[in-house]
Amino acid sequence: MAETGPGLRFSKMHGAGNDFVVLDLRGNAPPPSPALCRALADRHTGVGCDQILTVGDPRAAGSVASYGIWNADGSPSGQCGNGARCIAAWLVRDGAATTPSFVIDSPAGTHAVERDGDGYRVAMGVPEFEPARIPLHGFDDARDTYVVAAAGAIVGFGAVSMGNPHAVIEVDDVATAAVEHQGRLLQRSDNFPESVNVGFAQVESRGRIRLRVYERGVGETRACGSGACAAAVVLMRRGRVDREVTVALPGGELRIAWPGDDAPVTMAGPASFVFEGEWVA
Ligand SMILES: N[C@@H](CCC[C@H](N)C(=O)O)C(=O)O
Repeated sequence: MAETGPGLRFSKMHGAGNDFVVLDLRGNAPPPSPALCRALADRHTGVGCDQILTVGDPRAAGSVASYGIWNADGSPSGQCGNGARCIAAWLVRDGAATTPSFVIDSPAGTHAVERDGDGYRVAMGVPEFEPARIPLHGFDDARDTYVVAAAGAIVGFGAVSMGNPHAVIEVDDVATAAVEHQGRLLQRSDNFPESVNVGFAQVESRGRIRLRVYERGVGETRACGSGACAAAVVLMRRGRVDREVTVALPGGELRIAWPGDDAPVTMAGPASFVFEGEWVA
């Protein structure tokens, strides 16, 4: 794949408003450089997206394809829930996935996916609450709520890894939450050596959460699939919501289920194609 000049074809997609540039790198094409990711993601001079997703050859036995995830700032991530659904839709359209359910390889591991109405359901893996696995410094044992001082402010949050790090702050009203301010505070905190995606969750009922997410490497996005899983499991562990919930994000709704503590979380939601293009910059 050439990084400049004609020939870099892409698909623009989104899942609940979390938008992606998808590149086909099968056949051992090299990954995009951080500079190319930033150029593609730029909303004024590029295509514009929250993440770049790359489709690669399968790694695990039985999987249809692997995929990589890069944030708009060029940093890599291990997990992207909305991206997993878009990759599934892309592979079905491509013809690489031909069965109603199939397996794809993310950097965090394999995910079983299946058709769910107009969208897809993805097995997102078993959440990890041990601080060392997130990673969250300053705590030895998993807690429902952590309290830290960040830039002089006291912040209480839940924390979990869904293959990428998440902090979840429960708020009374997501509309008035200090998403950018508190998101940045936690992302810069020494407690999160790999930074963190910060979710602001409002419990509307036992079956419905409102959520805004300040994503690592991007800023606030219209939806974050792994963030929806993180908010749901943190609130489920606290007994605040049922084991199956709707998570309403600014860009759309996702259904999250977590049947038991050792079970994988499943996430269901839409995946949409926007347009096809060729990068010539
Ligand atoms: N939007 C994604 C998460 C993308 C990666 C994240 N910003 C990170 O750095 O971990 C999702 O839908 O999960």
